[in-house]
Amino acid sequence: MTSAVIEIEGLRKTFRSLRRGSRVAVDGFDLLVEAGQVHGFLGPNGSGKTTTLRALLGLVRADQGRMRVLGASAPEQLPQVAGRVGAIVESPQFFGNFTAYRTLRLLALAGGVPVTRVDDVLEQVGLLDRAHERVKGYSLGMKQRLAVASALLKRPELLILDEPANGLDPAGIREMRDLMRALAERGVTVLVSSHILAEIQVICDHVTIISRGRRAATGRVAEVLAGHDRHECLVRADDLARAEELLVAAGLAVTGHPDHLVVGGAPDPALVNRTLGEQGLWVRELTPLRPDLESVFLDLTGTPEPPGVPRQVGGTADDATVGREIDLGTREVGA
Ligand SMILES: Nc1ncnc2c1ncn2[C@@H]1O[C@H](COP(=O)(O)OP(=O)(O)OP(=O)(O)O)[C@@H](O)[C@H]1O
Repeated sequence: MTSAVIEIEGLRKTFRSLRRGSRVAVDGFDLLVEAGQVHGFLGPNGSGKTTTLRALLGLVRADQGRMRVLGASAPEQLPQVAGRVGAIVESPQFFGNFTAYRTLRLLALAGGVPVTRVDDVLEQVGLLDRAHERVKGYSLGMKQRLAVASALLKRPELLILDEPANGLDPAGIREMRDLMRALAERGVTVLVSSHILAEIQVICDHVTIISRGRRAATGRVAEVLAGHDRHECLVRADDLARAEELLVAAGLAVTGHPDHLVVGGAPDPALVNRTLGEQGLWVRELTPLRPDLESVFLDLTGTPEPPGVPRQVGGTADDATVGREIDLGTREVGA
């Protein structure tokens, strides 16, 4: 029995317009999300995240590819599993004059969900004590939580959230993070798209990085990070020039900075310590530099991420290619 909750293989979607010609939004993309994961779907603006999620949910027609959600082929058999999936892909609009309670009650009635669920989901998203206030007085974070509450009404096994932390202040991001963790603890599988690297690193156990419509990396967050560990460390010593000389002579890659050195290619920092210590040069600081998702992301996508500035994917299949794909430990879809 497979534990795959979402399987996407070879997804391709091109948007065509008379004015701008054709634009490859997703170009042979693969994704595997397994049961119980909080899976981050990470990529720069315009890299194809929303298009992928919309294709998966049947909101846009894919040109090519095989997709399955909870074992049902998407989009054809989605109605069979729709009751087990909660998704927020396009920002839901709520009536500002309604309270959260009234909004959810209406949605429960419309969806054939017992109204007793309303209090449960309000509690789950931390809105119970504000449930009888009008939505127009809510902060953006509260509105996002109300959206999540609406998706939770039917007790989904899978929750798909497109950029849930978008526009939130740090406190709102923290609330969203805690909420996702709590859901995961209850056994809900979560796929969350974002271009906020630090958040994905904290929230998710697995990550798939998309760049220009293609998968650039996938695996456990820790494995993706380890795969990009350049074994660098920061070194401070009294005589930096002499330290640099000795380390280079020992075959290490050294980059000089005004008050420290960055030494690469030393899986064991003791080598640095010994090399300098043996020549009577004492190290004052030796700090291994671990990669974070931001540096991996930059490595893979080559895209510094100016917040809020959309970057367009190139117009043809040829310029929508990305250099390499690294597959770190997760099973390939269909393998
Ligand atoms: N309806 C559309 N018509 C034409 N082009 C589109 C359409 N939707 C998306 N695109 C283009 O497809 C590419 C991928 O867009 P998509 O919204 O999937 O990216 P994204 O990774 O979700 O970006 P963001 O992080 O900014 O939301 C972009 O170049 C975008 O301009």
